[in-house]
Amino acid sequence: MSRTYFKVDAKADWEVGDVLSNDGKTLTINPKESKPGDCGPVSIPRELTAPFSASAEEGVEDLASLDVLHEPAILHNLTTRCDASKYYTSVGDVLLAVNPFKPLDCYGTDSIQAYSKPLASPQTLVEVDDPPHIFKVARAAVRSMRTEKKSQAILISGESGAGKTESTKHILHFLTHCASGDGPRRMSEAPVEEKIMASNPVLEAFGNAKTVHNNNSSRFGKFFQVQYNNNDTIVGAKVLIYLLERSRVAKIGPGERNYHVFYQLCAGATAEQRQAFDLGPATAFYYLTSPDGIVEEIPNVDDAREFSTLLAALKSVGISATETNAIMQCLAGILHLGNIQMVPKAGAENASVVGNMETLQIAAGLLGFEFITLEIALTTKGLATSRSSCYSIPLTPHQASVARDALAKSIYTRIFDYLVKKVSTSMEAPEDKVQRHIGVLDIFGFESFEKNSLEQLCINYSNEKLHQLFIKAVIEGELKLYAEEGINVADCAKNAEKVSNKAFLAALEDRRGGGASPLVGSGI
Ligand SMILES: Nc1ncnc2c1ncn2[C@@H]1O[C@H](COP(=O)(O)OP(=O)(O)OP(=O)(O)O)[C@@H](O)[C@H]1O
Repeated sequence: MSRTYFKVDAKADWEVGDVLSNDGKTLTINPKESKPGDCGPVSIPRELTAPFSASAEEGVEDLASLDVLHEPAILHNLTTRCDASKYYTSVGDVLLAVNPFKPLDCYGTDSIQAYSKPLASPQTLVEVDDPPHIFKVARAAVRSMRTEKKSQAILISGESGAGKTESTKHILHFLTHCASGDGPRRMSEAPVEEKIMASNPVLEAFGNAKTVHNNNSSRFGKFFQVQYNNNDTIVGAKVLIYLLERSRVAKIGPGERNYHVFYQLCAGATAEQRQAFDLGPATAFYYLTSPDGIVEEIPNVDDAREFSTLLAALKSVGISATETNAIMQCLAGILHLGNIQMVPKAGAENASVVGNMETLQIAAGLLGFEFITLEIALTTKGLATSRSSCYSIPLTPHQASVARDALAKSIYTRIFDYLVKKVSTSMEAPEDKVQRHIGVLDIFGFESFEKNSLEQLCINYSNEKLHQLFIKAVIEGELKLYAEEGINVADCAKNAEKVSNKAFLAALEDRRGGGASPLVGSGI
């Protein structure tokens, strides 16, 4: 009896089973794991089966060494490794990380020391025997930078919630503890390393939010550059950001939250701030409640405690207490802005007025506007007909609400940009000191909600482009390697096709004869 992968229909998951009989077109299979409702052996068309991989059952460290390479074997291999608490697997030079969704103990000082020990050969990038690990990738980048005397980049890709941001943090943690890549560095961090690590809570508080896919989803892309001098010592860091999801400031979907910082402020503000900013609980603010009227909680996250962490991080990256207070005041202003109601103006069709002037006055006061200026800005729009004449056109309640939300989004985006600039400037080394850098790219992951907007199009498009670039770089790298080794790729491809056709025909023959074959399925 032979083993095979199969699925009960094209959209089902792959399963493992024993082949009881095989007439060449249909296989009768006994599933290895029975599920509720199963009633014994199943008949599966040959196209929905694939050759079983004995090495996947053992769980190999590098997918390139699987005896057969297709989707079910890859998934099987990853499952085997996860069952053994091994969440990292190599695919040649690429690392595949499976999200464990639980804290792991493989990122501590011991692991840093193990992966940063001097290498046996100065020519190699990594110790071949070291098991796949995110630190191994970081280590290889440091080694490449040293040997090639060139900047390096680590690209982290995956769908939303896959673990990119966590991986970025682990890489930065490793890099800041292992300045040269040979031997662990002292464990007490220098100011620049401290700032690099402190930048994370700041960026996450202002740029991350709970979505239905991820409780801490990055709503912007970031390219983090750790800067090195000629001695390969860290001298600074720089962060570049891409496309913050602005729409979230004024509108959140069911089961989602606005940016973390708003909830942290509502939960953690001091009594003085509460009074000065007219702050209530998060439930008091329209922008913080989902369409079903509730404020989502994040399990195991205490917003008030996160607020203290944020304040400490802001201090570490050089933002003064006065500036911090001003930022919090603007955030409170945005929340009150969102509570302003636009109602139809009595007796004037297509015009609106503010329905709750008190809220408008609070928002205007916090944001530094004259309240009358804010009211005019929200309820009318100016139309210039010539250089000297400008008309004021009233807005309908709907248009005025759109203007209100646009203002809120615009203020928030500016606060975010300002903060990122401050964070980056506080870490950046003078240009003449920087020789090279190691960049870590962590962009928002591919996502698909029930209702998708322009932002999802942009997010998914940039993921597609990145994936394309990655494939191109990997394939071009391989082709270059083949060329260097004198291998003619075109000939190889033709031969491989001939071989696989031959093998396929042989397998078919084999099956016609009723014998078990390792080449079952459509994956050939
Ligand atoms: N290595 C890890 N160890 C433990 N938990 C992890 C690890 N990686 C990810 N997680 C868990 O998965 C969650 C989502 O991970 P993360 O925020 O890194 O995803 P992401 O790919 O950056 O998503 P997005 O594209 O939405 O920002 C984390 O909050 C954490 O709970």
